[in-house]
Amino acid sequence: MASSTSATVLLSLTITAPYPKPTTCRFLLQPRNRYLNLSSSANFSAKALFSSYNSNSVPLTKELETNCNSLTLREICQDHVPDHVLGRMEELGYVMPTDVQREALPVLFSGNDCILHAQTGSGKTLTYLLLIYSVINPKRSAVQALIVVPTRELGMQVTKVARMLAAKPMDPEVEQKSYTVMALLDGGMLRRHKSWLKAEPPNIVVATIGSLSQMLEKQIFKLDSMRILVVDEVDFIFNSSKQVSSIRKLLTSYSSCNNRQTVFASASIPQHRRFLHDCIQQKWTKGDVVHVHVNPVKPMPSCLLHRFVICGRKEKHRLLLSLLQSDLPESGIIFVNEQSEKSKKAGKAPSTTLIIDFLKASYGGSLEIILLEDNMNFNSRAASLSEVRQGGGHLLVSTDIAARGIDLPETTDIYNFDLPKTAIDYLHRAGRTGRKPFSDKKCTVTNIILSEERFVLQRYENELMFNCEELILETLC
Ligand SMILES: Nc1ncnc2c1ncn2[C@@H]1O[C@H](COP(=O)(O)OP(=O)(O)OP(=O)(O)O)[C@@H](O)[C@H]1O
Repeated sequence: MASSTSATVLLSLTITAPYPKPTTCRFLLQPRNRYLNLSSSANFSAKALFSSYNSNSVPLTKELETNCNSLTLREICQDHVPDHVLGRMEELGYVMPTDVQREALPVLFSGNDCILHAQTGSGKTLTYLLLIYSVINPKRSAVQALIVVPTRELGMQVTKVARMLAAKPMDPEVEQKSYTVMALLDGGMLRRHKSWLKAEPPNIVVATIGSLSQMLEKQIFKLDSMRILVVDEVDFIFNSSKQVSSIRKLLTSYSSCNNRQTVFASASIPQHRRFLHDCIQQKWTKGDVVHVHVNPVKPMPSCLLHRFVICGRKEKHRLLLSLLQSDLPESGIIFVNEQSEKSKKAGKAPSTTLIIDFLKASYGGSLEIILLEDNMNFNSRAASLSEVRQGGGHLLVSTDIAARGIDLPETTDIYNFDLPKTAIDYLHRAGRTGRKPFSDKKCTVTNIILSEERFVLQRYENELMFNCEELILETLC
């Protein structure tokens, strides 16, 4: 199997844990130019191999360096993240790192501020949560990490992942004080949160900026014990007229804290150089902030297939039905633009309601038809999402409220019933599918457009560097 030189190297491998699937690795040794093939169902420590080569002063080839990218998440996080969190992480199925995790975690563990700029569904949430668990101390009753999110829905999701990672070990032998995570979100019970913050502050707070600002103004929440601030979907928050002044205020206050680390995350950071410059200029980050930009030439996941169908305004509902009947999606999201003020004033029903009514009357398939839109109350919105998460297949009819950050990994198809208003909106809507980092499964984004919208879609294609194929109407009707 290996030459004598290679065999020496083989002895330095460490078998650590069961590997998720059998793997074959091929290493090139230079200058002797011999190959070593490892077919193994065990997880070897690529780090050990790496250091063994280094100590032997054997020059590393590009190929070897590439193969050393096969470090597991545990290996990357070892010595930083507590062992029981790593155990939970693996139980939850996070074994190998995604690209953004591999690139960003070493930067984050070294204490740098960071802009996490990577495709939708690439695992940015786990990246910043692992940083948080590497820094905070559960024995200290003080808010040490704050994650700011744009919507209540995303806040609930992030809180859930944070709590799952921090769950107490099952093994009673392992003594571990558990981490506490508070969701301080719009529509929540602020009075209860106030008492909680005063009595025994949680270690981590996940907040929407509105609720957070109230607590900051009343000085119930203080930033002085904080070590890490994460702003998720940062471009959205900066672009929102309701949120921008509060986030700027927060960042300015936080800039005077000692020992701070700041992380901004999003799949889209328009004019990122300008943003980076502003961050340093305004002291929102330290001067050596790192921009981790994964896959900049491909801003959308490559497993997505983009299509469009041209039809008349009155044919859209029937066309949507034909598409659903021919595609047979496992689960889908139908995105609709928000109702215009003009249409509201004219007393017209919103498009979401019209689609729901139409589908309930004519769609005979097995998928659950569910509505999610901004003007529903918080309880109904939560009920819709929990219904979708129960599994069994969904057709979620939604406005852009579901376009940012929401993780429904079973979604196979996106239908843009209305074309999104900007390329960035397109990217985030499309990114609600193709959310299984290690899957090759193709997912589809279908745009139902009027002929005069073709050039707008073409503009999105140029901006986001993707190709949209035309589906011919006759084949569907
Ligand atoms: N290392 C990993 N191994 C397997 N699955 C992972 C890993 N990291 C993350 N995931 C899964 O990938 C999916 C997407 O992760 P996440 O929601 O963090 O994406 P994101 O980068 O924040 O996307 P968006 O920009 O759309 O918010 C989730 O279902 C998550 O559980």
